[in-house]
Amino acid sequence: MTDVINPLDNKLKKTAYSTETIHTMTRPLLQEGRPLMEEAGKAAATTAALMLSMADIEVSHSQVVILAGSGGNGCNGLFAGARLASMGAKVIALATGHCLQPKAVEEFTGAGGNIVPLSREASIPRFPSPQTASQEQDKLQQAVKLTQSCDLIIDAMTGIGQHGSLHAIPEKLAEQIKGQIENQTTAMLSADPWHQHRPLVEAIDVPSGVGVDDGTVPGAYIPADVTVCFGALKPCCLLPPAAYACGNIVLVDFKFDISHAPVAVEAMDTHSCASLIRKAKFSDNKYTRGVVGLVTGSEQYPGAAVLSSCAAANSGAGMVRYIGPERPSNAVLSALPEAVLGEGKVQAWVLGSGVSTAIASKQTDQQRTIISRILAAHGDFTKSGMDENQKHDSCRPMVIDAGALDMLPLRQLPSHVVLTPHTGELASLLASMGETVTASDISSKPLYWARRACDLTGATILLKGGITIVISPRNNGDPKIFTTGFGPAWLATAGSGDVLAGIEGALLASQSEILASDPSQIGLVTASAAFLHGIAASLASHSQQRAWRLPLLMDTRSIEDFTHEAKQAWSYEYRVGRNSATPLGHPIHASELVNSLKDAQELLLALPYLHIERPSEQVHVDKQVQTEDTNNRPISDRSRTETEQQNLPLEASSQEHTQAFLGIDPLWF
Ligand SMILES: NC(=O)C1=CN([C@@H]2O[C@H](COP(=O)(O)OP(=O)(O)OC[C@H]3O[C@@H](n4cnc5c(N)ncnc54)[C@H](O)[C@@H]3O)[C@@H](O)[C@H]2O)[C@@H](O)CC1
Ligand SMILES: Nc1ncnc2c1ncn2[C@@H]1O[C@H](COP(=O)(O)OP(=O)(O)O)[C@@H](O)[C@H]1O
Ligand SMILES: [K+]
Repeated sequence: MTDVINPLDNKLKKTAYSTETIHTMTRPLLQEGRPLMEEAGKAAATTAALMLSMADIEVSHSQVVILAGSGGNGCNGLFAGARLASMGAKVIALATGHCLQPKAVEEFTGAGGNIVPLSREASIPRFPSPQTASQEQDKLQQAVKLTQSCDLIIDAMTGIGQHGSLHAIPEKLAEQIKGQIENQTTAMLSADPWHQHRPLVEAIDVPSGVGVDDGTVPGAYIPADVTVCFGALKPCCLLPPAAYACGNIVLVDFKFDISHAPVAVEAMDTHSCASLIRKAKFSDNKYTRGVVGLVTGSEQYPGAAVLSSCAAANSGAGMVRYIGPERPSNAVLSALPEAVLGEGKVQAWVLGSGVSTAIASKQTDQQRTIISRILAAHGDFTKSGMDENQKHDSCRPMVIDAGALDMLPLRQLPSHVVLTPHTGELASLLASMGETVTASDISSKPLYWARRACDLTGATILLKGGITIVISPRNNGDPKIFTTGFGPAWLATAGSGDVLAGIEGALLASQSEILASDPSQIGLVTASAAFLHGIAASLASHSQQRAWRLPLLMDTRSIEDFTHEAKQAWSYEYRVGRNSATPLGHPIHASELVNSLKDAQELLLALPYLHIERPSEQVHVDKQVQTEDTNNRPISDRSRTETEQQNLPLEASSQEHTQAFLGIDPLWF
C-alpha cells in the first residue's frame, strides 16, 4: 500500500479560514446530521490521552481539569471529559460561564465527571453556584489551585464564538493559569516539553483568549502545549503572536469541502517553496537565469554588501552585479570574485540593506544617491495611473530593505516592489505616512499593520519575525497573506536580514518571467525566499526548532494511525542525536546561513525524487512483511511491531543526506 499524499490534505494542513467561512463549511455537515460535537470530543480525548502518555502518565491515574465555557467549545470539552472519565481519569469541569449544554452535562456526569460552577450567575441543575462575591472569589482561588495540581488542563472556555478579549471568570482564570505556566516552565528551551513540572495544556479548537481571525492576543489567554483544531485551521493558528500560543496543532479532519472556500492565510510549505526554485535549463544563459543588482552595504557596513551579494549568488542567480563604494566593493569581490561591479541590466534589484538612514556619511549618501536614482528611473506611479502590467514593464521587481525604506515614492507602488522591514522599520515607514504606531504596536498586531502598509503603498510587505508575514495586493479582492516560520530562533542574528534580502533578490530575478506574466505570484515568490532562509538556518544550526510546524492531521475514523504518527512526531528523543546533541542545535551567524543556502535548494530540488514514507505505510510494511526482528525473533503481534517501529529509522531512502534532514521532520510533507 502506498499512502499517496493527498494534495487536498496538504492544502488543509496549510490554509486557514475565517470563522465565517468555517461556519459556512460546518453548516451542510450539521444539516446532514453529522454529530460534530461528539466527533470533536472524541478527537480531543484521543489527543489528551496521547499527551498524558507522552508525559508517562496513565490516563487511569490522571487528574484532568476542564475549563468549560457555556458555548460549543465547553460542550466539546465535556464530551472529551466524558471519554477520559470512562477511561478511569479523575475529571473535574470548572464551569466558567452561566450554563452548560444539558446533553453534554448528562454524558459527562454519567461517565463519572464532576462539575463545579464558578460564576454567581451560573445556573446548572444539580450543581450549586457560589451565592456571594466572596464565595465566588473563594471558588476561583480553589479552582486555580486545582489547575496547579492536575496533570492536564483542557481549555474549553471559548472557541470561534469568542467576542473581544476574555472577560469575567475566563479572564481571571486565564491570567492566573498563564502566570503559573510561565513560572513553572523550565526556562531552558531544550527541556523535554512533555516532562515539565506543570500541568500540560490542551486547547480546544483555539487557545481561549486569542484573536481567532486576526492572530492577536488582545488580553488574557492560556498558552497551549497542543491545540486540537476542528475542521480547518483558523487564522490564529498561523499568525503571530497567537500562533505561538497554539503549541503543536492537531487538525481534526471533518472532510470540509475546502475546494472553493476563500483562504484567509496560507502557510508556506516545502512543496510550494520547491516550486519556486528555478531549475537551470540547457537553453539558459547567465542572463536568463536572472541577474540581480545590489545597492547594499556601505563604508560603515561593508559586511551587508558581502552577505546580500553572496546570498543572491547562492540562491540561484545567474549573475550578481554589485554597486557601492570602494570598501564594500572590494569586500564583495574578495568573497565573490564572480560578482560584476557597476551598473548594467538586471532583472531585479536589492536596495538598502546595510545602508544607514541615520548616519549621513559621504559614502552612505553615495549609496542613497544611487538608490534614489534607481527608484526615480522606475517611474512615478502616483501620476501615471498605470495598471499592474504597465507598472511591471516600467519597473523591475525590487527588494527595498533597511536604509532604502525611507526613500520610497510612498504610494501606488507595483506589487512586485517588496518591502522587507522588521517591526522597527515598519513603524518608521508607517509614521512617515502619517500613522501613529510603535514597533511594539506592530509586534502586537503584525497582520493589521502589515496590511495597512500594503494598502498604503501598494507594495508587497514582508514583515520579519519568528513567523514572517508576507502580504501582497491583489487586483480584485483582499490581499494574499502567507506566513512562514521554518527557521529556528537562532535566525535572529545580525546580518540575517541582509542574507534574506539577497535571497529575495535572486528569487525575484530568476522568477521575473513568471512575475511578468502573472503578477499575482509575487506573494508566493516572496514567501518562498523567507522559507528558504529558514531552511538554511535549520541546516546551519542543526536545529529542529521551528517557529511554526504543519499540523498533524487526525481522521477520527483511523485514530490508531494518528496516534502512531503523533507519537513519532512528538517524541523528544526522536529529534535528538541525528545531527546534533540536542534538538535545538547551536547558534549560527549570518555567513553560515549563506553557506547553507545551496544545500537548502538541493533538498528542495530533491523533493520530487523522494519517496516519503508516512507512518501509516510503515504500519503496513511492518505488519505484512517484517515477520522477524533484527535478532531473527518472530514478531508475533501488533503491539510488539509498534514498539519496534519506534526504533526504526524513519525511511529506507537511499538519499541519506536528504533523509537525515527531511526524515527528522516528516511533518513537512
Ligand atoms: N458549530 C458547530 O457545530 C461546531 C462547533 N464546535 C465547537 O464550538 C465552538 C463554537 O461554539 P460557540 O459558537 O457556541 O462559541 P464558543 O463556545 O466559542 O464561545 C461562546 C461562549 O463563550 C462566551 N464568550 C464569548 N466571548 C467571550 C469573552 N470575550 N470573554 C468571556 N466569555 C466569552 C460566551 O458567553 C459563550 O458562552 C467551536 O470553537 C468548537 O469548539 C465544534 O465542535 C465543531 C462543530
Ligand atoms: N525570534 C525569531 N525566530 C526566528 N527568526 C527570527 C526571529 N526574529 C527575527 N527572525 C528573523 O531573522 C531575520 C532578522 O532580520 P533583520 O532584523 O533585518 O536583521 P539584520 O538587520 O541584522 O540583518 C529575519 O529574517 C527575521 O524573520
Ligand atoms: K478554547
